[in-house]
Amino acid sequence: MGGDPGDGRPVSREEFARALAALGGFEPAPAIAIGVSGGGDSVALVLLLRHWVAEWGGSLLALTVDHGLRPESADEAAAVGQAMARLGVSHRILRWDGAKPSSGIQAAARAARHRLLGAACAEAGILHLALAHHRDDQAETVLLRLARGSGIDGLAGMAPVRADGAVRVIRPLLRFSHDRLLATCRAEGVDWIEDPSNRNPRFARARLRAARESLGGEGLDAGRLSEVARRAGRARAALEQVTAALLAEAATVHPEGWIALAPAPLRAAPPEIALRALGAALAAVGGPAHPVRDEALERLLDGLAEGQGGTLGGCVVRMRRGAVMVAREPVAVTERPTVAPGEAIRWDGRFDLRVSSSHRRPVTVAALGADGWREWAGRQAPKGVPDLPVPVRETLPSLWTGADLLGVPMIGMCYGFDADGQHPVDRARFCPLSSLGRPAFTVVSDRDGII
Ligand SMILES: Nc1ncnc2c1ncn2[C@@H]1O[C@H](COP(=O)(O)OP(=O)(O)OP(=O)(O)O)[C@@H](O)[C@H]1O
Repeated sequence: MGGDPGDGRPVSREEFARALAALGGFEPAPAIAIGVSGGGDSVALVLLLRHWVAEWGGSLLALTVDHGLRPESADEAAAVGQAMARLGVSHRILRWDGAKPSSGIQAAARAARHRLLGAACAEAGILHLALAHHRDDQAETVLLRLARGSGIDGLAGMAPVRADGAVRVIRPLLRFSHDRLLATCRAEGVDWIEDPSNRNPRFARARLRAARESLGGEGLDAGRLSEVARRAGRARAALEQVTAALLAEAATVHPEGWIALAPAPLRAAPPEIALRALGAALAAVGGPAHPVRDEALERLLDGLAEGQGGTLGGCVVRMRRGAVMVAREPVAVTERPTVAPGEAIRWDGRFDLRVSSSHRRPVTVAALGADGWREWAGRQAPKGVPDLPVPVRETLPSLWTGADLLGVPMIGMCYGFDADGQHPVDRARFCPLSSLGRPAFTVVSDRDGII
């Protein structure tokens, strides 16, 4: 089933309808955006979705990202627009502006593309974004992951459905070969553009493609490789289900955002499940953006068994009050430890504060602006969350959590506002203190505005 028995034949409307139905999750007459590079795969996806929408209802918006990496890219994007117009499909060009990195350009372009496509969907109120990855892409993904020593999750390859914020990214073509997609275009007499970067051996995928093509033969058959992905995907779903059951039993989500895991069920679980539970808890508290390598999680679990904590991907994990506590790591990200009296920080509304133990770099009460401190301390109960604009209020619990995890008592937090007292969202200053009146933490922002 991972293979594509109809090699060489165009993909039929029925086959495509089945593939789409297998993804589930469509409302009646859905609006669907399509990432269209203008290559044969994405043009075939447009053709197939166009028929599907004609039969089942809905609307399409083709989106082309102009990465601006080659002089001819703007013309190519415009040509895609003309092709879409001929097909009667709405089209938008999204430009990747701004500085381009000198290395890792493929990865940066991909990240920018996903960001732009997601933003365009959100702007248009579209929930489904269809991409034209196909069976051979999946096979290459599996090979790439094999070469990197991935486990089950990596070998499951690209997910047919993935949530990206409010947008559902769908890949309905994963079971069809590139050849069949080109045949689909040919059958309808529609041209496509060949992307030169697909053949550029500088890039990992292109290198693998070349390797796969040159080796050929049994072992690297694309159908079998995508079958690996399908089997691994099934295994992963089972493991995730068992992990969810363990978390339901063992995890308590604290209102302040950290998670406590009961150690007994964690210890009793098979290591694979315990690792996944810990990884899920880290992700849930806003931890690593990328999947953590197993070895790092293993080290952390081993350390916990011996009563030691550790940090991973911006999070702290340690034994506390008989439970494994998982929380965002309180770390300093600035070299400026002090707050000048009356100094204010700039704040863009998405305030991301971190804290650090900073006894070595003391901040004096005087430097904090004693008035602000006294005013606040007089009004707030210790450990209360001050009545602040929402983004700030969301931030404060992580300060308390940080204090708690580091075992440093905090009794107060000093902050101030502009003279008009209107709680303007772009100016505020903070400073938590220890119970001895000495600063327990330096509060810093990892944005421009630094306390
Ligand atoms: N410039 C683009 N504009 C819009 N959509 C694009 C563009 N490039 C690619 N896509 C979409 O992404 C799909 C996959 O393309 P491609 O394989 O080149 O990218 P990728 O898988 O995201 O990156 P890589 O293959 O390097 O991991 C295309 O079939 C298409 O649906």
